[in-house]
Amino acid sequence: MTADIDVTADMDVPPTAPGRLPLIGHVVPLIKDRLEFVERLRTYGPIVRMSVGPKKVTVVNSHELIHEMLTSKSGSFSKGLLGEKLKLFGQSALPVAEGEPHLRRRRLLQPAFHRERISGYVNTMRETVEPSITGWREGELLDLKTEMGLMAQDVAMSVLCSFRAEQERARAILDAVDTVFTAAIWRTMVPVSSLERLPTRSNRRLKAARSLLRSEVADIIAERRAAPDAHDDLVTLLLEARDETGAPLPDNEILSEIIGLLAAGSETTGVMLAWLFHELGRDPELERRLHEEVDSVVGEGPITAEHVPQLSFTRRLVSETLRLHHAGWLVTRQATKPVRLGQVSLPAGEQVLWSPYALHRDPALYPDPLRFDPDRWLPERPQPPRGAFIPFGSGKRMCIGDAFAWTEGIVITAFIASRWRLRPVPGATVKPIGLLTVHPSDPRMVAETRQRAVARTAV
Ligand code: HEM
Repeated sequence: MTADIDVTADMDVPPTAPGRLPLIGHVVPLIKDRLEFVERLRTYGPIVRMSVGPKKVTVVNSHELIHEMLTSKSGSFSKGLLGEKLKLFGQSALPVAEGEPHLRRRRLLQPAFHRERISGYVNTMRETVEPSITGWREGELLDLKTEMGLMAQDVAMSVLCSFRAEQERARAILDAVDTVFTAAIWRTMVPVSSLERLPTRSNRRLKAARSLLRSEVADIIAERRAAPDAHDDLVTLLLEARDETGAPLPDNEILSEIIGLLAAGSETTGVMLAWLFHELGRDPELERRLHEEVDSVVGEGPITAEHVPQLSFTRRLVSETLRLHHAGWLVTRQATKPVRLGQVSLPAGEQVLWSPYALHRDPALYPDPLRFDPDRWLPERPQPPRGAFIPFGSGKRMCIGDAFAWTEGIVITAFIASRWRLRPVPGATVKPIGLLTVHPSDPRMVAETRQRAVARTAV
């Protein structure tokens, strides 16, 4: 019997989570305190059901069942509600494509994300972020969510598209991506399609954001068509691609693909860096160890690809940030045929979700889960079971940019640490806020040069 037809009539249905209200189901906690809610759902068992209005949604909490859904049983699932709503970025882009078109697109883009290729990107990554990092002023109040989001977006644009937007344009693109993403998340949480068609202020903003993104990226494509041999990057792969009939990709597909990659790679990486520096700002000992490593490995010179594998503490900081502060509180799937997961059977059409944020904070998988402890990733310490740490997902829909994001995270962290300490704003309380990603409620930090910091500590 195959995994996909392993369904019998007497399988259990998932238990329903407490707190369901007539008509609206669990919409209130989902809107008001969604991060606490997804963590609470985890305590009700390996699989539970919740309702969003009349829609039933199955929440998979157990790491084994999440792994099974994403890998051996992935053929029974599509990307689900969030995938549908993310089509706002474009119908055919890799993150939302399904089936054979998804596989073809993944094969086409893969060469730009090969591990060997990534180490060749380190110099461009460093040169791209250098003006931002060296441009900070002593005592400057930085909004890390925006600063880091812009850096991540600039890196994706310059590495993958050989394109540098000037500051104002880059900000407009970042804001537009944010607007589209936010609309997609709201539409996933409150899936009432009639609301999506009303001429409300947010729907008008969404329309404007989508057309800004399309016209900005259309300009990049036009420039590249005008000078086709100038670069060898992801845009080249897209422009040179031919289908089985020898036809090139239509422009709107190339556009969607680039927008999809900017969207998938900027906010996630930016938020990760904002949390990492938030944790360093709270713990001078961790910060001291980072400085010690960066000073001894990189020294005075520029960071290069050879340094990256030697920055093992920096890598552990990135791992621990991806665990404790994962940007994703909601990832969706939909059963495309009847499928069994653990003790329950899901009918075709069932909406399913899992939460990397809740999974990575599970006390059954991580001792003292709310403690930020990069040393839990030391090889001599017991490691979490397989499938318990999946910041980039798993299986055929796993993040194509995982090695890119690891390298970028390490390079930017080390670069900033070689010059700056980012200090918390006195009196600020920082909490996780879950909307399109889980970001810090107050992302502001104060830039202080390392020399000044050393002088102050010595007094
Ligand atoms: C810390 C940074 C990042 C995190 C935490 C992250 C996380 C994820 C996760 C969890 C998925 C799987 C979603 C699912 O299973 O439905 C995903 C998919 C994806 N990510 Fe990332 N990502 C990051 C950075 C990037 C970067 C830098 C890029 C590209 C420049 C990127 C491009 C993509 C794409 C294209 C997909 C869709 C892959 C497919 O469906 O085949 N991501 N990411």
